[in-house]
Amino acid sequence: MEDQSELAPAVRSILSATRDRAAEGRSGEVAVDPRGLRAAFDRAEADGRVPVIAEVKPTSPTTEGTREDDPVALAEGMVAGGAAALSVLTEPEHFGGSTDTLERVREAVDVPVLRKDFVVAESQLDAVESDVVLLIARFVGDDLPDLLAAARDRGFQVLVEVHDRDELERALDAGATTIGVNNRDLAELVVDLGTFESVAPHAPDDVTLIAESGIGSPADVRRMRAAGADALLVGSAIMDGDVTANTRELVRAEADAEASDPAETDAADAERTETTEHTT
Ligand SMILES: O=P(O)(O)OC[C@@H](O)[C@@H](O)c1c[nH]c2ccccc12
Repeated sequence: MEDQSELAPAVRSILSATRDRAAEGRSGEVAVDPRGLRAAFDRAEADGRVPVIAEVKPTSPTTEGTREDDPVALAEGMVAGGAAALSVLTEPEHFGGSTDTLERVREAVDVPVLRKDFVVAESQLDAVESDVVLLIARFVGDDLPDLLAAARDRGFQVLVEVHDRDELERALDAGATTIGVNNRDLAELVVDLGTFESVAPHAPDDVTLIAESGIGSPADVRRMRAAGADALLVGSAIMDGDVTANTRELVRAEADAEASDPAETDAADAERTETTEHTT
């Protein structure tokens, strides 16, 4: 584990709460029969949809207020909007999530569901079944290979989250095949889409690469796809307002751009990229 004093206070608090939860696992190991994530992405592509993992995130340290709607209704709305997969926060104290919510969502939909939490100990893997589980390279440190193996033994697919090139190398050394690059810096909690652009070129082609965080518009979707994203993980921009319409807009970002004049879209995207760089 890295020096935690570098992390934002909210993140440090999440991690200590996580350790208190570490012993809570149910008795016995879960055995998951997972819905394939890669297959779900392929189905979306075949259908002309950008593969989007839509995230049910009632609140977060960087969001104001809490969304009180039924998470199952939100999840169904995201799938109706074309989400290839879902992500469900199970961290209770800072994100308003729960393992019970994840169970209910997974029962209600037929797309793969990612469990979004701060897993740092093997026992936490047994808290609930999901199709994919997240391991954050920065937080699990040297335990990454062991936790990856423990998760796979239980049947989980594993998304390993990285934030820089060094963590990417560690994820690859550990044998990760699905890697997410988080555009949000966990030390400052600021978002920079340039993070994915700088890390992605160093990942081998056979890795499934996911751009995470800070994707808010169809132009952002195209920007991440141009940089090599196989799929995108989007929370806040979908949770803010009509989740079905928001999901649909992002999922259709490429199809809609093709339908209009591609040269015009490129020029507009380039201009927008310049302006967002000043504001984020
Ligand atoms: O709301 P955003 O900016 O679209 O981000 C979604 C997701 O990437 C973000 O919630 C996230 C990425 N990695 C995490 C780890 C834990 C909790 C949350 C996250």
